[in-house]
Amino acid sequence: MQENALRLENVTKRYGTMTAVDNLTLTVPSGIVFGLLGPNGAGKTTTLEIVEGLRRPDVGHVWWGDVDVAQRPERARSRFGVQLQTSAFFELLTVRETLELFHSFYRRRLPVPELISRLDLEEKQNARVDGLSGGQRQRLALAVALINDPEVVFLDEPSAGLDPQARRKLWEVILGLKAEGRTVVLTTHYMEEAEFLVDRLAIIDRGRVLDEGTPRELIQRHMPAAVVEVSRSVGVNSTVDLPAVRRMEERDEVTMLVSDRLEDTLVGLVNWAQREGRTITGLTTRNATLEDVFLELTGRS
Ligand SMILES: Nc1ncnc2c1ncn2[C@@H]1O[C@H](COP(=O)(O)OP(=O)(O)OP(=O)(O)O)[C@@H](O)[C@H]1O
Repeated sequence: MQENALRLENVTKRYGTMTAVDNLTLTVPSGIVFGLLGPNGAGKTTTLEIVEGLRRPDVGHVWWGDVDVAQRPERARSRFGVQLQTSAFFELLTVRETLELFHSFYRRRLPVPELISRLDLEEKQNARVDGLSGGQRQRLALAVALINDPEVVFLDEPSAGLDPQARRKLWEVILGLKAEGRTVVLTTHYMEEAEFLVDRLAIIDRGRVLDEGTPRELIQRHMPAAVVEVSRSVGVNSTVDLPAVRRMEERDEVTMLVSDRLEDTLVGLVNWAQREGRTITGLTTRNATLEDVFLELTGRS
């Protein structure tokens, strides 16, 4: 595969007075899995559609190698694979008929039987689309996205609504695409998915990039140390002054302490509990995750 990075240069998109994408600059190197993460309404889908060449930016450019995507959308799109909403299919066609239909649109293309077997759709190839489960529909949508043997594959929340097993399967397919040298750009709400799948990611909110890098870089940059969790019933709250705690948060039954120095926070916690005559229950410590970074940057879960 060619070395064709995707580059967004100062891309802005407005809907009326609302700025959905705000002067966004970003590079996606080729051959990696890249994640766009952000809360609802952050501008992920709009950004993806601009990169795909389906929407024109008001300002700025998207380059795919030396191709300006907005100027030559047909050139880019012939080598891009876009996962459609599963609602875009003809309900009365079978899986195989659907793939044959999309197959007929392209000159460069992968054989339908190969796609059926790769996406584990053999048993369903003669079933009508209207009888497929959510997971099977997602796999069909991915098969359609791959039909033109794309160099870049775009997936908008590919695992939304899938059960954990179906999600795992999908992750394997996505990693297989990368192993073949394809670039995968996806949006997701699942931090766990991002942590497992992506090589690099951008966290966006209100159309702007809050930060960008590998998951490890983001965790190190924003979460230098550890997270201590105790049961909420212990009664630790923001009036308790514990050493090295940069942020405290209550989630369900748990109080979460983001700590810059684990030992200091733990010693402080134990001392406080002894002084106050409290019993510490549900104590765990863990490394910070991408989800913690997301919360730190966007302030939203
Ligand atoms: N066609 C449109 N017309 C007007 N406003 C739009 C349109 N599409 C999106 N928006 C607005 O632009 C903003 C960004 O939307 P977008 O769908 O890109 O976000 P998102 O990050 O994909 O959100 P979600 O995670 O909820 O899918 C939102 O405030 C949305 O309401």
